[in-house]
Parts: sequence; C-alpha cells; structure tokens
Amino acid sequence: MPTTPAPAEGTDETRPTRSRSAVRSLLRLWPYVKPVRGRLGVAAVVAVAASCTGLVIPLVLKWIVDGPVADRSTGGVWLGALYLLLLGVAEAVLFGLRRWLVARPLAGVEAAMRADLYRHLQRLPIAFHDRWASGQLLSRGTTDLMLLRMFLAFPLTFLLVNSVTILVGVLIMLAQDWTLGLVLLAPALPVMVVCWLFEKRYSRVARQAQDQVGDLTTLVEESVLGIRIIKGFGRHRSQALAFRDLSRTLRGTELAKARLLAGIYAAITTLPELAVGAALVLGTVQVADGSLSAGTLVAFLSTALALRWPVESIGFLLAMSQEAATATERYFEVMDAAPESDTAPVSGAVSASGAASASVVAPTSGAGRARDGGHGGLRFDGVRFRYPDAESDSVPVLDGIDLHIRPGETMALVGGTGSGKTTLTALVPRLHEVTAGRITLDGVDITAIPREELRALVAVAFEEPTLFSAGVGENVLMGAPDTAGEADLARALAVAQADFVHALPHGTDTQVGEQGLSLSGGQRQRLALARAVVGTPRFLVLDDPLSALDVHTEALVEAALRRVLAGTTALVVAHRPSTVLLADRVALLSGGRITAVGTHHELLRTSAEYAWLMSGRTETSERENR
Ligand SMILES: Nc1ncnc2c1ncn2[C@@H]1O[C@H](COP(=O)(O)OP(=O)(O)OP(=O)(O)O)[C@@H](O)[C@H]1O
Repeated sequence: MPTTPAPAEGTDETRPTRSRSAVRSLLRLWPYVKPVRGRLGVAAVVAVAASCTGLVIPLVLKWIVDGPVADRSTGGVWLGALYLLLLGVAEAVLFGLRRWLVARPLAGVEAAMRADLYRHLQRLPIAFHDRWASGQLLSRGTTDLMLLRMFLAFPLTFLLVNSVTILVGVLIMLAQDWTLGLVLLAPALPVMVVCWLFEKRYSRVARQAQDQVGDLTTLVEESVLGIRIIKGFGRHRSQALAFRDLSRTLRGTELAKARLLAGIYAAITTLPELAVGAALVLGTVQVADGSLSAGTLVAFLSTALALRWPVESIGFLLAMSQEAATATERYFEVMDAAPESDTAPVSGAVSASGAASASVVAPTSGAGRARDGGHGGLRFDGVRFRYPDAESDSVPVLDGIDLHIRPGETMALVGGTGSGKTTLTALVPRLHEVTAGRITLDGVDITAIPREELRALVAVAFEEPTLFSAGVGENVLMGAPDTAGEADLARALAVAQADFVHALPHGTDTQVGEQGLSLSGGQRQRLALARAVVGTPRFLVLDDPLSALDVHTEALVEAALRRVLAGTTALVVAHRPSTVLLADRVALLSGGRITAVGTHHELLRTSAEYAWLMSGRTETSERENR
C-alpha cells in the first residue's frame, strides 16, 4: 500500500507569483483601517507623547546632578525624585491609554476582514475551491489575520513612535554636546544597510513559513476528517510521518527566521553599544578636562540609554511588519480571485445554439419564464465541458452532449466510472460553467437566470451527503426558502423515509456532528435527499442518491421518491438497475457523449455497453445476495 499522501500542496496560484514591496502590500489594508484611522491617530499621538515623556527624565537627572547634588541640597534632590516619579507615572498612564484606544477598533478590523474573507469564499466558484487546499484558506482566515491585527496594534504605531523618539533624542543629545552626538550617530548608516538586507531576506522566509503553516493545517484537517480511513487502514504511522516531515520543514523555516532575527538583533544592539561606549570615554575625558559638566554627561548617557529600546526594537518591529505584509499578500490572493458572476463568462457558451438562444434568453425575466412557462423541461444542447485547470488541448470530459428531459420526466444517467456523470449534473446548477453549448430550463438559458433563482429552481443531492454542524431540521430546511416551516420539514422527511429523526434524542433539533458523523451513511443520505426535496423544486438533480441504503430502506425511499419525481423534472445518476427503474427513460453517457437514450428495456436490447453496465452490477449484487 502506498504511503499516505501529504496534503495537497498549494498550487502555483497559492504561492507568491511576484514580490511587491512590504509597504505597497500593507497599503492595501487602508480600506479596513480607514474607519478607525481617527482612533489609531490619537493612539499614535498618545504613544509619541508617552515616549517623549521618557526623554524628559534625563533632563531632570541633569538638573538634579548639576543643581541639588552639586549644591548638596537634600530638599532639591527629593523634589527631583518627585519629578522623576511623576514623569514615570505619566509615561505608564499614557502607554496604558494607547493600548485601550487601539484594542477595540483593531478587534473590529480583524473581524471585518474575516467576515469579508468568509463571504468571498462563499461566492468563489467551485473551480477555485478545487484548486486550493483547505488548510491554505483556513490559515489565511486565522493565523494571517491575527498577524495583521498584531501589526496594526504594535509595529504600525511603534515604527512611527520609535522614529520620532529617536529623532527627538538625537536632537536633544546634539543640543547638549554635538561632538558626542555625532559619535552616537556614526552607526546609523550601517544599521540602515543591515535593516534593508534583513527585510529582503526575511520577507522570503516569512512567506515560506506562512505557506507551510497552511500545508500543515491541511494535513491536520484531513487527518481529523479522515480519521476513520486512517484507523481503518492502519495508516496512523505514515500519517504521523507525513506530519513530522511537514512540521520539521516548518521548524527549519522558523529557525531560519530566528537566525535572521538574531543577526539583525546582534547588529542593531552591538553597533549603538559601541558608539555609546566611545561617547562615554570621550565624555569622561571632556568632564576631566572641565569642558563638559558632569550633569550634561549624565543627561547625555541617560538619553542614549533611553533610546536603546526604540533602536533595539526596530529588528522585531520590522520582522512583524514583514510578516504582516506577507499575510496581507496571502489574504488578498484569495480576495482578488474573481467570484461567480451571473453572466456567462465563456464566449462560446451561448453561441453554440446560434440564433435560437437569442429568441429564448430573457435575462431579467429568466427565472420567471422558467417557472411560468412550464414547457421545455431540461435540455442540453451541444454541451462541451473541460475542467478549468485542464490543459487547453486535452480531451474535454463532456463533448457534444445533446439531451432533452421532458417536463415532468425522470431521466436516469448511466455511464462507466469516470465517464462524467457527476460533472454533467454539476453543470445544471452552474457549479461549473459549460465550456461551449448551452443548457436550458423550460427554454431559458441557465446563464440568463440569476444564480440564486437558478439554485432555487434546481435542487441537488450529491453522492457524498454532507451535513453541517447544526440541528437535523436546520440541515434539511437549508434546501427550502426561509418561509418553509415544520409542515414542509415533516413532508420532506417522510418522502426521504427519514422518520428515524423523530427517535433521535431531541428529534429534529438534534445536533449532528461535524459532517453528520454521528449518523450512519444511509441516514445521512436520507437527510440529504430530504434537503433536496423540501423546497419542492421544479428540477431535481440527484447523483446516485440511494447508494448507501440497505435494500429494505432503498425500496422504501424509492417508493417515496417515485411520488416526488412524478411532480418534477429530474436527472438521476444511477449505478444500479433498481435506481434506473425509477426513471421514465435512461441516457447512456460514454466517451463524453450521450450515445443512447431510451427505456431501460429498450437499451438493454439495443446497447451492448448499457447491457454490460447493468449486467455487471446485477451479477455483483447477485453474488453478494448469494
Ligand atoms: N475538479 C476536477 N478537475 C479536473 N478533473 C476532474 C475534476 N473532477 C473530476 N475530474 C475528472 O473528470 C472525469 C469525470 O469525473 P466524474 O466525477 O464526473 O465521473 P463520474 O462518471 O461521476 O464517475 P463515478 O461514477 O466514478 O462517480 C474524470 O476523469 C475525473 O478525473
């Protein structure tokens, strides 16, 4: 058995395609920051005031040393101490105020960005979700947004505050003694070069680390969702190995980040410290010469020490900014993806039928016509489909599909594995867009019907019956308009033979776990069926809806389905003769085309492939029954 695969690596689309400068990336946050700019601005001013308050302390020290200390005035020293205390308290209060000012608005910014991301994800086409690993999307909505909130709370303000503080501090030092001031300024240029080099390198590893967190999240998510498969096949060891490899890679990247950070810390700390040491020696000599007062030297050195934190913090503030720029890029990679649009994106999509399409398409009243007309049923005209990520010269999955399901008719769709049955059904509610040709509902091109109306007209139930973490009733009523109530729910449950829900601990209010895992496969499938029929849709698309039912339940569901299907136009993917027998006619899908249409018995006589497909299934079931 092959080893358990690592989670889907992010495709090229999920990796950086071009590097834009950190500032340009971060500027994209402006629409979110704009509503809270006033409060952030006030908070920045408060922080500058707090920081500059700290710079007054050395001046008070100078006054104490040159004044009361030189004069041996105990009262003056106590007064100086009181000033120092008041300045310290003022600094602390101002920093506290800054924090209070930013906390609430920034939580709001993060929540707004997360809500926009979620809303956008819902509107992105299935093709996008097919390409992106779920962990990559999850990490963008969690870790990346947290990094952005932290950036707005600290680096954004403190890069400004610290720059102002350093500038004011340098001016104070130059004013006190310009030669010593110049000595302290000497490392400025090398520090700037180090920061520039750091930013370039750190941006690359920061991006790597954040992508690797996405890969790791995907693996954990798949392991949790697929825990039954992992345990069932005893794959926990290989899954653990895959996890270990990914987390080792991430660890390596994090260590690379740490090394870069250590390098910049070392440079940013050592160079200014050397300058302070040189200034201390030079200043002491000047004090000994009598050309500098002891108080001035104390004030000078205290100012230099007060600037230590603003200078040293530049390293991690730049690192956090770089991570935030990467997080912004990653966030907007998703937000920039084009959502589903109501208009058909494919130029050839409607043209295949030529003038006929023009006469039936009525964009503004499309759905209305579909509902009111009642004639025409579901029609595929020259439909071709190739998956968006497939090579442009590859063979299309569907090519030249012509099929007409008359109003009120149930058509079974039969074909070999991988022949494109699921793909064909996904085209009706426009989960994918046709590459060419067109699909009409009661004569109206589906691309002329707003998606929301289209999806209210067409109900679907897929082979994999996904349930959400909500009550059973809520899960079923998802398929109905908001006005639907208990009566609709009871009818749908009866149709789908899902009366078992009344025996659940809280009836229809019973919460089903993640993906309804606390229910059996057959129970979930019946709930998915109830969801498909609860809105009494005009068109029903069922992808092998009875595959997980035992023969007795299948017979019951079939009997109920027969009643539902009588009042709707339906396309039902079928693998078994029992499901096929629900249909009025059968279409055989083979080689990307509909190669035969007729009743089950007609096709058994006329199509060797159909007979083979059905007999294969029958033999198997007969073997199983024996
Ligand atoms: N998202 C996708 N991107 C690219 N190719 C895909 C995608 N989904 C399916 N395919 C390919 O399209 C073809 C048809 O797949 P489809 O699932 O429609 O077949 P099917 O007839 O429903 O199969 P089955 O009976 O096994 O469910 C297959 O070759 C499959 O590999």
